[in-house]
Amino acid sequence: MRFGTLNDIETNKKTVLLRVDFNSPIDPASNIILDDKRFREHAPTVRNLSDSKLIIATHQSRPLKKDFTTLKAHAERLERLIGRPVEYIDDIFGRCARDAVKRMECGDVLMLENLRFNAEENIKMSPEDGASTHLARGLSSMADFYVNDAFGTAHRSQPTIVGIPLAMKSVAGTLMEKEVSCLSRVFSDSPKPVTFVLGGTKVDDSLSVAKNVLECKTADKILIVGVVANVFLTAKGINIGDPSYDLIKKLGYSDEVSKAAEILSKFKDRVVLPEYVAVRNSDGEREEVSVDKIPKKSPVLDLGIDSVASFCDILQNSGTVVFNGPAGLFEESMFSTGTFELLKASAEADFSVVGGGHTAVVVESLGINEKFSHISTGGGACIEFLTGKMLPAISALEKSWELYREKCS
Ligand SMILES: Nc1ncnc2c1ncn2[C@@H]1O[C@H](COP(=O)(O)OP(=O)(O)OP(=O)(O)O)[C@@H](O)[C@H]1O
Ligand SMILES: O=C(O)[C@H](O)COP(=O)(O)O
Repeated sequence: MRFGTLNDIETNKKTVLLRVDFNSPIDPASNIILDDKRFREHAPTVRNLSDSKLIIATHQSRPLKKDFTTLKAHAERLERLIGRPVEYIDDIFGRCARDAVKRMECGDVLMLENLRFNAEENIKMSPEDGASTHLARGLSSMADFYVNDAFGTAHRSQPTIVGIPLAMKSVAGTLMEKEVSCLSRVFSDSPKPVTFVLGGTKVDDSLSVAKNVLECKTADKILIVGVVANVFLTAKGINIGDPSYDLIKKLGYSDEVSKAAEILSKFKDRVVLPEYVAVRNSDGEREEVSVDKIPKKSPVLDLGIDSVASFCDILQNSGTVVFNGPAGLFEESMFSTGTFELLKASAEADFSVVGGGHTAVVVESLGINEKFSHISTGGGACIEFLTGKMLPAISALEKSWELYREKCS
């Protein structure tokens, strides 16, 4: 890695500004945090900084969304998790925040207000512009070191992600380091053969990942499931039925069919499509059909049992599995078989990685999270990483390391 980590800075008695991504599902009516996975994942970094005066900054949601809210509940949740007081302040870098920082002693933890309450944090900008924002200048003046642990936001070019690292000594936190090293391993020394499972509804992202990992020979095979499979089946000339085709149109993915066709023509032997699917029939029941017999009026909602078996066989013979996006409408138990069985088989691989929020939730609900080598906290960030793009947060940390390396110890 070409950026600094916590091992490279001496934080004892120093003031550290830590950027995390505590953006979590919240019940807008009660403000209760529904899933604290990201809190649990950032906890090691917080613990590693217990000898410092620790200022924590995060965002929650975006302006105009129902779960765009203050961070009192986030401070309370973190406090419970780390077993130490976390003071919440409803300010970001104004006088109240600065006074609170001045009062801090070693071991204190302060949580600032939702960063996206500040307009500048909602604008995509260059690192140079980011560094010159009031937000980046105000925040960087409050601390000795900046630690970016927010892998979930690593794909956003926003002031706290790309600007602050230009303005001050910055390193990656424990979670950022773990995400980058685990996801990078997929591209380099992962056990062979490497199989990707691409499913869910984000067809455009899945096609970009597929193209990248097939072209650069990262993936030996790609198993296509979920709505992504319906697009590939259409590209192959198979009639997937009106409801499934309507869903593709509704999601805005009609143009992706030709891109899927191109991938199929180039990499036919390495892209595996379902031969059997499960549909909801006119009685509302699950019905197994082969893909050349999909009824005109029945939606395709899961992988068929015979294809589940053949896909599991490939997964059981894989050294590495990267799983992104469910195989069907798993929220309905009738259509959860494909997702559940494929995940269970993937968990047995020597090196297994899960990306995508929905998929991570299923893994936890099945109680097999410990069996996976890595479950990414990133949705968009994980996908962009797998498409081979350099994430803005990482390039900013690298730049910061170049600029401030000498001054870090
Ligand atoms: N054949 C299908 N028809 C309709 N919906 C499907 C089908 N297959 C999967 N889904 C739906 O896809 C959704 C998840 O897809 P998505 O691409 O968002 O997954 P993810 O990447 O794990 O999650 P996130 O977007 O939270 O990161 C689920 O709600 C699931 O029901
Ligand atoms: O959950 C995420 O993907 C990150 O917190 C980034 O949030 P955003 O998509 O609102 O920028």
